[in-house]
Amino acid sequence: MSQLSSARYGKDNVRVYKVHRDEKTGVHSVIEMTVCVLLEGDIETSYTHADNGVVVATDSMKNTIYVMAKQHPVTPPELFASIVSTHFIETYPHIHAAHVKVTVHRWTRMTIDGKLHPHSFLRDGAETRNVEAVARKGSGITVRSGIAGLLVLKSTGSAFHSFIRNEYTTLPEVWDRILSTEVDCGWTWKTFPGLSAVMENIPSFDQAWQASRDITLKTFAEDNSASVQNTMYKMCDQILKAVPDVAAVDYSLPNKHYFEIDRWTEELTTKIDLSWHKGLKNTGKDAEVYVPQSNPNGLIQCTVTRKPKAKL
Ligand SMILES: O=c1[nH]c(=O)c2[nH]c(=O)[nH]c2[nH]1
Repeated sequence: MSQLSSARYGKDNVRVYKVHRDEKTGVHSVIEMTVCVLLEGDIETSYTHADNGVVVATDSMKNTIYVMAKQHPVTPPELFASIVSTHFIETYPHIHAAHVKVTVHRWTRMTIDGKLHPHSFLRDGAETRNVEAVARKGSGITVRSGIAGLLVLKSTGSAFHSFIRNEYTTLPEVWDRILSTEVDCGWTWKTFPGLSAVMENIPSFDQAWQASRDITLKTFAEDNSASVQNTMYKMCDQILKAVPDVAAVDYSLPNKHYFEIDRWTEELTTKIDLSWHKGLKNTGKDAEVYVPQSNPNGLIQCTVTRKPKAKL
């Protein structure tokens, strides 16, 4: 016999755009986001006994997102995700938890002739601001805020040496390398008892996003990196210091490799380091032309929390 061990369902990829028009100044502000809602609760019978009587249609969830976006602020995204998730657990007695993910896409105001334009915007990069709020009956609201898709590169100021060398090792040690990654980072807030606690915290959400982004970029740029591991730990540590209400910070960083052209051909017969062309020097200190790699890539992850205070 089988049993349903866990179940959640909902609507993903709900795209929403909202404009605010300032009637006095004529300045428009726009938000574009993609929302995912997943519900948990007493819904087993819909899976096991074809009982749709417990099913909130995913189409209705989509409609709810639009109505909530019309009736409530959509910024900061932490607030909107908390409003939507609280709505679902408060509206349906048999729904115990609502997971709401909000991905905010960039629409940055254009500068035209040195002036901010009132209603024109540009997509300056694939970076997104991400939030997941989970409202659970009797347990409050947990919120993880984050940044994803932020692509960065530094052309020096990064090393990687003194790692384990054995019969599986071919990687040379380097004291100067290119470092590039696509930042995916998050900061998890101490659990909020309910929506009013989220509302009291509204200004902190944008501040924390700005601080985390600034710390990520400044540390990436300025750290004399010994490894991705060490640089990301420094980022986490600073974010925990900068945002007191955050309980944990996590990063997931792919190591986007850029190799010198000094590899052997596949048949291992020739070194293709450009010297074959009129003796061109392009290795070591002469290296200028590199080959960006798409795969495989390193993937370095960590979560950093606060040390419990020592008992006296
Ligand atoms: O920063 C790095 N960390 C690693 O663990 C690793 N492994 C590797 O091959 N290159 C790198 N770089």
